[in-house]
Amino acid sequence: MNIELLAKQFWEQGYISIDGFFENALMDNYQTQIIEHFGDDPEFQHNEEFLKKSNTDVIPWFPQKEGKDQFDIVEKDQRFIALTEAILGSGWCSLYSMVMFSKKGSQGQAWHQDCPPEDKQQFNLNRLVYTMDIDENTGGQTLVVPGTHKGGAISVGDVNEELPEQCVLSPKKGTLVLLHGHTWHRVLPINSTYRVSTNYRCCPANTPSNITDTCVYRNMRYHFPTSTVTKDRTIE
Ligand SMILES: O=C(O)CCC(=O)C(=O)O
Ligand SMILES: [Fe+2]
Repeated sequence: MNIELLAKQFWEQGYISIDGFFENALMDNYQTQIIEHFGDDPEFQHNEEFLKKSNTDVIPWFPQKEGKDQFDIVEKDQRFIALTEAILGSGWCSLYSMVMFSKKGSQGQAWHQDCPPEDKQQFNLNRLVYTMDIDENTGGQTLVVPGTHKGGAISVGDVNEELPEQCVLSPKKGTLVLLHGHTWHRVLPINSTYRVSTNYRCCPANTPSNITDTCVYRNMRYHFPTSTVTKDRTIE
């Protein structure tokens, strides 16, 4: 693994995807714990307005907050730490690990940026670990628009528009995707029984720990802690 080259690619494209980063046994262990936690029919947690406007239905779970120690293994992986450091520099810090679960028939996630992009120094880094294969049969592929981490706020428009520059990521069990929080991204609708991804979010030095409180969609800015639309972008 050429860490410097990967970091360079990350800063050019706003993301990188590395297949086979984690071994199958660890991924199977994570997947088993995740499915045990969610069961077959987890309740949905966002309010109506968010659902209707953002076209996003994902149920989050924070396993490390519940003392699930196995989830520390990824966080302590030396290659994982070295790659993070090469991208963010010294003084970076972990935010939280969040499992995202979506059921069959879920719309996935609309185009968004995880945090406001006005200040280029302030962003979250998504470190996405995939514990199952995601492809055109399962649905739920992750779409990204390369280079958009450099360009400010996502354009106003159709929340699920097919964008000519979009790239489709089909991560496999064990794939690591590093994705800049300002890079435009979206998740396609889910056809399989469920879709799971686990995000070890972190941020560079001097970034507030509430950096991901506000998410930027093509139609609004949404503040998660208060479940409110802080800006309606359809009238911008
Ligand atoms: O689950 C994914 O592939 C991406 C989810 C996402 O939007 C994020 O982690 O910020
Ligand atoms: Fe996101």
